[in-house]
Amino acid sequence: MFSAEMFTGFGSAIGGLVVMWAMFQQYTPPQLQQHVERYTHKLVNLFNPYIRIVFPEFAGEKLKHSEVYMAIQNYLKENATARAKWLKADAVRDSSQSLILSMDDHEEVTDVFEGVKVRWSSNKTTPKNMSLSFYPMTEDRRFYQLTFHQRHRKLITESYVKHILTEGKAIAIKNRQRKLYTNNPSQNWFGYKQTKWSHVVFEHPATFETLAMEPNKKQEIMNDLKKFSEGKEYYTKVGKAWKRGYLLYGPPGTGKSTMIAAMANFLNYNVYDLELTAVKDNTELKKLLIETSSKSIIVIEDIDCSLDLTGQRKTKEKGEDDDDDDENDNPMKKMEKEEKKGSKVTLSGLLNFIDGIWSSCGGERIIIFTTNHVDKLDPALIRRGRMDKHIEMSYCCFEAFKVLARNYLDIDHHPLFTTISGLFDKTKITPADVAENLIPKSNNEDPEIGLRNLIQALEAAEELEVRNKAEEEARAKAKKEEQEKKGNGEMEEVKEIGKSDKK
Ligand SMILES: Nc1ncnc2c1ncn2[C@@H]1O[C@H](COP(=O)(O)OP(=O)(O)OP(=O)(O)O)[C@@H](O)[C@H]1O
Repeated sequence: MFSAEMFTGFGSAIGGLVVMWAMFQQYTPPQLQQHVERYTHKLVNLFNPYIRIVFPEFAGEKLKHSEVYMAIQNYLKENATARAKWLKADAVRDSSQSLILSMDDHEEVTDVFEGVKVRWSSNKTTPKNMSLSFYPMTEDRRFYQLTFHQRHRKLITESYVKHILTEGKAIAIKNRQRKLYTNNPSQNWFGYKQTKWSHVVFEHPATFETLAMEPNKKQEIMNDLKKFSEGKEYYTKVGKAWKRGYLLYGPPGTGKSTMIAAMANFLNYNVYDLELTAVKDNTELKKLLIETSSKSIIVIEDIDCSLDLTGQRKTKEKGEDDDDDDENDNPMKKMEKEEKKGSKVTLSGLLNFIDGIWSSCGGERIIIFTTNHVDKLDPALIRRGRMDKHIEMSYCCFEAFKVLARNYLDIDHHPLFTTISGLFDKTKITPADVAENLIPKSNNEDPEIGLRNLIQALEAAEELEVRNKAEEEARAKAKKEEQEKKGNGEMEEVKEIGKSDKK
């Protein structure tokens, strides 16, 4: 059907056109080139029933990453990548090493919305004069192009594009790789020391489901967090910065750190673990906090040990003397104090930051303080409004134990539960200790072994408590007797003095 002459003729026609195009570009003035291109475009469009919309990667005067482009990218990754043939492997999403695949350049996919078919293509252009390009990070200018028939103009421009943006943003939140930031001191080239955030992927497995706590209390905290995270309009209406402070207090091993991880997983927030002793002064504190992103939890653990925040309101004689005594006995305390001296963060600096620095940052943030000694904290630091919710993390109760039994032993009921419930009423044990006893020592271990270990531990704790109480009572009784004896002696002395006065 097609003869060799035909192919030859076609080839030379194409070749001729290419040569003409090259000559046109080289010898025609740029203004004329633009005119010709514009009219050719118009001519083609006259017969083309398809509409194209271009979404560039960078937008605005500052050439920032376009949010719209990012949303489209997320949407296409999730919805259309399966149909694309040329894929690009971007990065790993988490430590499970799964690749994120997206459409490669010049690849095209179709999508269907309310029965209407549209075409997406991923394209790039390279600026002609690279030396004059101010484009950040990348040399190429990428863009997505959406093509659809003109009879669907209204549906696509009004509903479909909106749908893509909403979906794309939701996907970004869902797939957000959360991070755990810590502030570390570093030295720059000029020997100037400063603290900077560095991060690792946050992968703590704790959730509210696995957190051992009284169910009502747990539910109350979850409701509070949900209300906060959905409260943008409320905070705007009342004119408050969108932040909430939580104070977690209780003995070691009651789950304060576990609770923070569960909160972060529940809200899908990043965590900033702020080590106050590594912060040089209030200015550096302010800088670090401004650098935190929205949707984050800022944690200061063991706030009572972090800085001498409480000491500032102590009376000088008492506060200083006490510390000095401690120091002589305890070298660790001495080191701690030396460390604190290196930081000039003050109570007022910290209060300022809790109160309002974020107003200018926008976005929601939660701040959490933890302490084992709530009574040691300055009331100004933890008053409501700053620390909005005080949560006591206390010893394990029977309801909390049931959660741990489910976590570690995969059981909801057992005949030994009754004995354990009775022992919880009589003694105190932390969830950490309960967990330690329940953890199976080998695969397929009979759950009863863990339960019996726990019963032993509870009985030992009860015995210790009874012994301690008896010793305490004996000490109090001895002290009282001594005081009474002393009091009687003084009375005798007064009588003797009275007698000699009369003589
Ligand atoms: N309420 C809890 N629910 C589930 N596990 C818990 C709970 N409390 C403690 N644990 C277990 O005990 C370990 C220690 O708990 P965690 O570090 O959260 O306690 P903490 O109160 O922060 O202690 P510290 O005051 O010493 O920092 C955790 O790894 C967890 O396995």
